[in-house]
Amino acid sequence: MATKQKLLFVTGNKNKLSEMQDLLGDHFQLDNISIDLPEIQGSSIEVAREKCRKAAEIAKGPVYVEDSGLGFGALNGLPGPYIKWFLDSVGIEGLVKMLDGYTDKSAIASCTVAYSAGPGSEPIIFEGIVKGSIVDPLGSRHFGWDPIFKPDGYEDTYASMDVALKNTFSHRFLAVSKLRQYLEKELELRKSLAVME
Ligand SMILES: O=c1[nH]c(=O)c2ncn([C@@H]3O[C@H](COP(=O)(O)OP(=O)(O)OP(=O)(O)O)[C@@H](O)[C@H]3O)c2[nH]1
Ligand SMILES: [Mg+2]
Repeated sequence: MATKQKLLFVTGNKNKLSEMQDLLGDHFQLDNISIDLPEIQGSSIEVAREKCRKAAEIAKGPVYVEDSGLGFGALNGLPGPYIKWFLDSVGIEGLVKMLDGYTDKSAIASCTVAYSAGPGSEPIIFEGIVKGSIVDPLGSRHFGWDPIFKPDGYEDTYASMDVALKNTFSHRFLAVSKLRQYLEKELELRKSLAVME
């Protein structure tokens, strides 16, 4: 059996790591460095890009990171990449309350993956977005804002559906599928160049 290509994911979040393992484990040998990388203030792309540059320097080799966000339509996309600080401060009930007084409960879950071939190599960005709405908490509370995000077209929240179902269409699935396609093409290219040499 062919050995799987190695892929290093730098994250301090064990739930992300577990989903990544389910999403990429069949295709790559996923390794992890568990660090809470510093996060700049900016768009999701800017945050992910800077995390990735830092991660590549630390790992001294190819690496990928991701930054997740949850943006509310009524708040012009905020908290977005700052959702972690809101979640830590007011909890999921507080996030639901933030939308009291607004009829617009729409929300967008985003995953911005950044991959770098190594230190000094400009990160490449892959994005996944799922539209949905904010609802009262439903389902298991083990992962962030999953209990209050109901993706459009489903009666369940991310937390009340099976994680196997979440992983077939989630913001993370969409971003990671693009990363996978990119890496597989790159591998094919390297193989064909090796044959020409
Ligand atoms: O219910 C959820 N379903 C998800 O699918 C999901 N993905 C991320 N999150 C949470 O949203 C914040 C993102 O912040 P974040 O991207 O900076 O992550 P992090 O700091 O925990 O890890 P990392 O930066 O080391 O990778 C953190 O609070 C995460 O726990 C999620 N919550
Ligand atoms: Mg973080």
